[in-house]
Amino acid sequence: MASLQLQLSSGYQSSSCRYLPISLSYPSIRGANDRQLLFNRIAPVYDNLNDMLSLGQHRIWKRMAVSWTGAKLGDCVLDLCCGSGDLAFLLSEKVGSNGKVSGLDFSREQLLMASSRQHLLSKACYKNIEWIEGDATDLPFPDRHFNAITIGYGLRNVVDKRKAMQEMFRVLKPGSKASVLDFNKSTQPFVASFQAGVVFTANQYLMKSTFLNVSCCKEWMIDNFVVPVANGYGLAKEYEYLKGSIREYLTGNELEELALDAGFSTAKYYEISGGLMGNLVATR
Ligand SMILES: C/C(=C\Cc1cc(O)c2ccccc2c1O)CCC[C@H](C)CCC[C@H](C)CCCC(C)C
Ligand SMILES: C[S@@+](CC[C@H](N)C(=O)[O-])C[C@H]1O[C@@H](n2cnc3c(N)ncnc32)[C@H](O)[C@@H]1O
Repeated sequence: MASLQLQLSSGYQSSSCRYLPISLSYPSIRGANDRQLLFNRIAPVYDNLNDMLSLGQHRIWKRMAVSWTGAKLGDCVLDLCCGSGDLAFLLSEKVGSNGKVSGLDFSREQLLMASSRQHLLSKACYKNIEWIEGDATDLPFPDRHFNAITIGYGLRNVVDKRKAMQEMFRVLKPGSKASVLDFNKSTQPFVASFQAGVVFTANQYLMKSTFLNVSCCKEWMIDNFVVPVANGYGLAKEYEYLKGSIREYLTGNELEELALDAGFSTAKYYEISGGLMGNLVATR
C-alpha cells in the first residue's frame, strides 16, 4: 500500500509577481504561510463542507478538469495543490495501476487527509498515488516530467501565480496539458463591478438586470449561505478569505495571458456551470 512520502521542497519563494492581490478582504490571510495554516485548520471538515456547500457539484467540475488533461493509461501525472486528493484520485483512475500520480500540497494536514482516504478507499489503482509536501512555486520534479497536470481551486490560493504557472510549464512534457479549475471571475462590466462591491442604484440594477448572471448569485450565495454555514463550524474567517480570494482572482483572459507568458503554446479558458466556474486548458 502506498505510503505518505513527506518530501520538503527547498522552501517558499517570496512573492513579487504583478498578480499579487492589491488587498484581500481578510488582510490577515495574505502570505503563503497564512494560507498554509488556513488549509491545515480546515482540513478535517474541508471535504464535507465542499460537498454540502456545492450540493456535491464540485465533484462534477473536478471530473471535467481531469477530462480536459487528456490523461490516459500508463501516464505520469501531477495533481498540484492536491489538498485532500479529489483530483489525484480521479487521475489515478485515468492512468491506472501502471501509471503514476503525484499529489503535491504544502498543507501537511490536507495531505494526511488524502493519505487516510487513500487507505480507506478500495480501488487497487490508488496504490499509484504518492503524496508530496512541497510548494507549487518550487516543484521538486525534473523538467519535462509529466504527461498532464491538474490544479483544482489551487492557483487562486497560490500567492505567486506567475511562478506557479512557470513551474507547471517547466515540469510538463512538450505537447502535454495543464488543466486549471477554479471559480470564474466575470468580465461583464456590470457583474465585474458587482463582484468588486460597487454599489448600484435600483434603476441601474433594473437597467442592468439582464446582465446579472450566476456570477452575482455566487457573491450572494457566498455571503448568505457559504459563510453563515462555515460560521457554524467556527470558520467564518476562513470562508471570508474564500470570498476575497475569488474577488482578487484572475479573469479567463488574464489566465490565458499568464499561461502564454509562461511559455505555453496554446491556452483556452472555458466557463462552466453558467459562468459559476471556469477551467483553463494550457498546452505546452
Ligand atoms: C472546492 C471548491 C472551492 C475551493 C475552496 C473550498 C473551500 O472550502 C475553501 C475554504 C476556505 C478557503 C478557500 C477555499 C476554497 O478555495 C468548490 C466547492 C466548495 C465551495 C465552497 C462551494 C461554493 C458554492 C457556490 C458559491 C454556489 C453553488 C451553487 C449550486 C449549489 C451549484
Ligand atoms: C481550495 S484547496 C484545493 C484542494 C483540491 N485541489 C480540491 O480541488 O479540493 C487549495 C489547496 O492549495 C494548497 N496551496 C495553496 N498554496 C500552495 C502552494 N504555494 N504550494 C502548495 N500548495 C498550496 C492549499 O494547502 C490547499 O490544500
